[in-house]
Amino acid sequence: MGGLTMEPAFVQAPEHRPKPTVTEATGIPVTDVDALAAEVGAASRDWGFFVVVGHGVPAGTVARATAAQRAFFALPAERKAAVRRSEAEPLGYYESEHTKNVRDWKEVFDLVPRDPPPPAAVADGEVVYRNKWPEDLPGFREALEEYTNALEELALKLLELLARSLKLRPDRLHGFFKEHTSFFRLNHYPPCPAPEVVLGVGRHKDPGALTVLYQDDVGGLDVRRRSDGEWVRVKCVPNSFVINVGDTVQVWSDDRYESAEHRVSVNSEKERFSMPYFFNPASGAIVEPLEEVVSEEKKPPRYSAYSWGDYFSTKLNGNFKWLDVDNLQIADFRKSYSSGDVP
Ligand SMILES: O=C(O)CCC(=O)C(=O)O
Ligand SMILES: [Fe+2]
Repeated sequence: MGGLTMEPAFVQAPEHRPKPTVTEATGIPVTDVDALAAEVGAASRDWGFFVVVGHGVPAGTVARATAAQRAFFALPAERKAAVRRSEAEPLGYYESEHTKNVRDWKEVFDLVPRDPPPPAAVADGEVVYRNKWPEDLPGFREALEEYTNALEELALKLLELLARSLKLRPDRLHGFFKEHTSFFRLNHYPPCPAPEVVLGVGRHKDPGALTVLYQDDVGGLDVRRRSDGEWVRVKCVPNSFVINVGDTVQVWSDDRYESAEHRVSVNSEKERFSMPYFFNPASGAIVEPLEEVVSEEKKPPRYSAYSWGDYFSTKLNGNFKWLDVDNLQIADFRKSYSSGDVP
């Protein structure tokens, strides 16, 4: 049989010979990678939010970034003002952001993970996205660059799970992120004397694909629960990241996943720090419901296609106040014939 002929050389010693019946091992676990993706899918559908642990971002990388964040916000006001953002150069420090025309109780520092190449010439009134680094703050830039590199890797892993959860090829969404327009923000919410009438960030949705947020143990991020519209607090889990899917994922998934409304409450005793990494597509990406998702639904797509770059720059309104403007929303691309069957 198969070229083999039975001969004495094959014969095992009696103690090594198999018993005629063998017990089946019941303890060996069966792991299904798709089960993890399914969990991500269910969370994205029911909440638009989930919390990840075991994410692979080294604790030292996070610790260096949070130390850099605290050191920066502890600087005297005039040193922070030295890297303040302007209309022409909207990255850097800012303490007067508004969400829906009400001022947020916070100060921020914005940067892009990779400096885009400097334009050969800047036309009058053209906005320049160049990072501003504070002087004499040793290790600040290095710590944040190390952190954003790690976060890019994590965001790509999460993107893969999201694709799997929609029954797509794991790398199906990666092409949208070559030269991505992600940006990174440091938030500082000082103690507030009137937390019952003030918010750290007013209610909003994030426009991009995924937000990967690191928060300290103070708490304050509130999500609008889909089932009853109630505002509920996201629990602080040590060494975790809070993930929320943005409007882009809502459109790709043709409303299977929800970009949930959220806000930040402040408190009178403790300052709070958080660091959102906004993972956004490339500016040339065309955003529309994915054809695989749509064909499975056997219904026309709920949104028409739009360009991420145009959409984002309109939202930024030349002023980086993207949380502020309601001038353009994904709802504007929602097709009217389907408006009756969506919440
Ligand atoms: O600080 C937080 O917990 C969330 C901040 C946020 O939602 C944002 O900056 O878009
Ligand atoms: Fe947000």
